This record gives sequence, C-alpha cells and structure tokens, in this order.
Amino acid sequence: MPPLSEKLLTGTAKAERAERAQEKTPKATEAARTAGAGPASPSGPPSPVLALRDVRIGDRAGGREIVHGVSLTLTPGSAVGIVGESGSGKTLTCRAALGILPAPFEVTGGSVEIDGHDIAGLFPARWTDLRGATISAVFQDPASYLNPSIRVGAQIAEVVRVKQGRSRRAARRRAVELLRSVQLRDPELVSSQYPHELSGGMLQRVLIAVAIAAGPRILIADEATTALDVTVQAEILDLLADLRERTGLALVVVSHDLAVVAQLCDEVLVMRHGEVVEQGSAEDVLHHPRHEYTRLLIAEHEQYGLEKFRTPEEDA
Ligand SMILES: Nc1ncnc2c1ncn2[C@@H]1O[C@H](COP(=O)(O)OP(=O)(O)OP(=O)(O)O)[C@@H](O)[C@H]1O
Repeated sequence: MPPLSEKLLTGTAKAERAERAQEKTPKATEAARTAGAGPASPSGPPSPVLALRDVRIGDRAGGREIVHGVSLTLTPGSAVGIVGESGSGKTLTCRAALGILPAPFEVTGGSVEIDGHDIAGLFPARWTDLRGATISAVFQDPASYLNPSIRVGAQIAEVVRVKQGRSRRAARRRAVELLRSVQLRDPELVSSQYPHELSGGMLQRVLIAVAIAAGPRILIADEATTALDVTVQAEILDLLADLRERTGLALVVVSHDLAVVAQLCDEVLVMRHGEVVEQGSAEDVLHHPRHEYTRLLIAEHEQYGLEKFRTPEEDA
C-alpha cells in the first residue's frame, strides 16, 4: 500500500475503488492576514490564492474535450462550491487545480494559478513544494487513504515528518495537536488506534487533520461528506466552517448535493456535462436560479430542507 502522503498527493485511493459572496468574517480576514495572505493593498481586494481561468480538460486518447471552461477565484477565507450530477466534471476540475489529472486527461486550455503562479510553468519540484503547503484535498471514503495496519497517529506523524521535516517525536506531538484541532474528543486515544476502530466521521476528521498538516491555504473537499449519515455530515461541515473562520482557510466544496454547498459557500458553480451552466453568489443561485437544471436541483432538495439555507426575507 503506498504511504498516506503519496496517496493524498496522487488521489490514488479514489482511482483504486473508482460564505456569502466575498464577504468574510472579521476573524477569517484577520487570520488570513496573519498568514501573510491579506489584501494586496489596504484598500484593494485580497489577492486570490487560487484562480482558474477558463480551464478546459481534454481526453488525449479520445481526442475530445470533457470540461468546457471553468473559471473561479478563491480569496483567503472564502468558499466556492461546485455542484452537479455524477460525471459532470467536478472531480476532474479539482484534480486540474491540484495538478493531479490522471492520464489520459490533460488541461487543454486556460490556466490554473496558485498564489499568483501559473502551475503549468512550475518545475515539478517547486510544484511539489507548493502542493500540500498551499493546496490540499480530502475525498470521499477516508478509510481507503489509511493503512489498516498502522496506528492513526503514526500515519499522520509520517506525513508531518515528510512535509515539515520534523523529528519523529515532534511529529508525533504534532499529530495529536492536529487530531485535537479537528475536534476529536480524545486525540491521544485516537492517535493510538487503528483505522478500523474509528467511525466514518472520525476517519474523515483524521483525513482533514492530514490535509491541514502542512498549513495549506486552500482545501478542496470533494464529496467529503457524501458517505456519511446526515448528522455526521453536518458535524464535518461545521468543522470545515470552523477551520475557515479560525484559520482563513479557503475552501472548494464539491458535492452533488446543493444543500451541502449552500451551507458553506459564498459562490456556487453548477456543472452539467462538463459545462458551467450557472455561476453566482450562493444567495443568487438559490433564490434566482436561471438555468433549468439548477431549478431542478433546488426542487429535488425542497423535501430535504434546503429552505433553511435561504433567508426568509429573500423568499418574501
Ligand atoms: N479515471 C477515469 N477514467 C476514465 N474516465 C474518467 C476518469 N475520471 C473521470 N472520467 C470521466 O470524465 C468525466 C468527468 O468525470 P468527473 O469524475 O470529473 O465527474 P464528477 O462530476 O466529479 O462525477 P462524480 O460525482 O461521479 O465524481 C466523466 O464522464 C467520467 O466518466
């Protein structure tokens, strides 16, 4: 089994098994500024940590375009949601941002900029440094990213050691701190446990701990709560919102579930068949959907209580 750090970088586990528009809380803005990611000038808007400009993804083998131009800008502490049905191109878009598109896919147009650097122009070593320290991800099915025969704490410590060059002892201590920061109740105990001893929600917290180990400024959560039951899903979404507020972490939240995206995000992109059919502030998309497909998504959710994410005065 490849080590956890490698699996997270390449996203192989998945392959193996197949805030309001730009308005951040003062706390998040402060955290982002402290992290050196504040506004370019006192009066100007914050510089983006991630910018996708008309990103197109093609299948080299089949000679066809799969993703037909995605643009989004993520500033520190902001959250963008990508919603759409299975196969609409959400994951490929995220993988393009992470620089881990699997063959035969490749970026055929547009650009991905991280911290102002076009990643296409980066040498692999520089890109490896940037990834993890700047952008990180959590996917569905956390158990598949962990080695079942190694204690959780040791696996996190290994990532910390590799990514941050800490001693074994310091890395173990850091692993427990990370488990505490993702609000696991008894981090020392969890650290000494094996993956099979933990619930799905606890495992997803462990993976989030790993993803934030190197202090990234962007976290991509790709269907990170899909496999969890509704209560646990809500707890994980709260955790992501808390990390965003406390640390200025910018989020890309991918889900087929509009309610998940509505809960966390300032801006929403709706994708279908590789195309962005609607894009705007979460409020606008939820209250004034323009595309028929977005209306369908909203209608599907009415029975699941999407209303609670829409403000009553807007509905009046
Ligand atoms: N590794 C792969 N091999 C072959 N085809 C793939 C692979 N990954 C994605 N695709 C194809 O590319 C298209 C976009 O897939 P993508 O995974 O980005 O969709 P998605 O919106 O994330 O769907 P899901 O919610 O099911 O993950 C789909 O037609 C899919 O079948």
